[in-house]
Amino acid sequence: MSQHHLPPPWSKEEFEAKLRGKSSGYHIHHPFHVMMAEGKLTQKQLQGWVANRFYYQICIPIKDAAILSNCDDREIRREWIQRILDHDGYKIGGIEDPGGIEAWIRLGEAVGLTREAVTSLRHLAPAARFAVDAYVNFARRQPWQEAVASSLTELFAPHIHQQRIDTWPTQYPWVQAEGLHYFKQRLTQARRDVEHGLRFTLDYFSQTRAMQERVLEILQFKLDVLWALADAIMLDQCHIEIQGPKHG
Ligand SMILES: O=C(O)c1cc(C(=O)O)c2c(n1)C(=O)C(=O)c1cc(C(=O)O)[nH]c1-2
Repeated sequence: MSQHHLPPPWSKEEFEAKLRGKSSGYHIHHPFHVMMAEGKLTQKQLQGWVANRFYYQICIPIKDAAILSNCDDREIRREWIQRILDHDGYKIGGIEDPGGIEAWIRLGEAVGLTREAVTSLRHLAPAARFAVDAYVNFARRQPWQEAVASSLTELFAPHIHQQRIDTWPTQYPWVQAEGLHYFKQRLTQARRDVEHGLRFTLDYFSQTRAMQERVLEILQFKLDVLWALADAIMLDQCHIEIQGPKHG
C-alpha cells in the first residue's frame, strides 16, 4: 500500500469556492480602505493614496508584458494583450483611447493634485514601491501560468471599485465627479479579465491537489502585496503628519 495519501483534486466548483473564499483577506478590509469608505480621510490622505497608487497603475502593464514575454501560448497572448491596451491606451487606425493610466492621472487632478505631482512619483513611499515591485518581479520570474493566477485578486476588485463610486460623492463631495471615471471603467474591464484568468486557472491547475493548493498560496501572496501597499500608504501619512510633506 502506498505511503502517500495524496488527497484527490477538488472539483472545479470546490476549487473556485476556495479561491473566492480568500476575499476575507482583500484590502477592502484594510483599516485604510475602511476609513476611506467611511469618509474619514482628509484631502491630504486621499491625495497620498492616489499618488502612491499611481505606481501600481504604471506597473500593471509592465507586469502584463512580463507575462506575455514568458507565455508561449498564442491563444492566451491574444487575450492577455488587451490588458496592456486597457492601461496604456492606444491609437489604432482612427480610434484612440487614452487608457487607464491617463484616467488615473485625471483622478489625481480630481482630488487636487497636479499632473506633475502624480507622474513624477515624488510622493511615492519607498515601502509602496517595494510592495508593487514584488508583484512585477513575481510575474517576471515565475512560470506565466502562476503569474496569470496571481491576477485573480481582481475577482474582488469590482466590489471595491463600486464602493468608491457609491461612497465618494457623499463622503468626499470636493472630488470632481470626473475622477470616478477610472473606477467605472474598471467595473467591466475587471469582470472580463477575471472571467478569462479564472477559466484558465481552474483548468490548468486542476490536475492535482498540490497544484490547486499552490494557486491558493499565490493568491495569498497577491493579497499580501495589496495589503502591504495599503500599510505603506497609511504609515507614510503618519510620517507626513510628523515631518510635513516631502519637498523637491
Ligand atoms: O483599486 C483596487 O483596489 C484594485 C485592485 C486590483 C487588484 O485586486 O489587484 C486591481 C485594480 N484595482 C485595478 O484597477 C487594476 O487595473 C488591476 C489589475 C490587476 C492585476 O493584478 O492584473 N489588479 C488590479
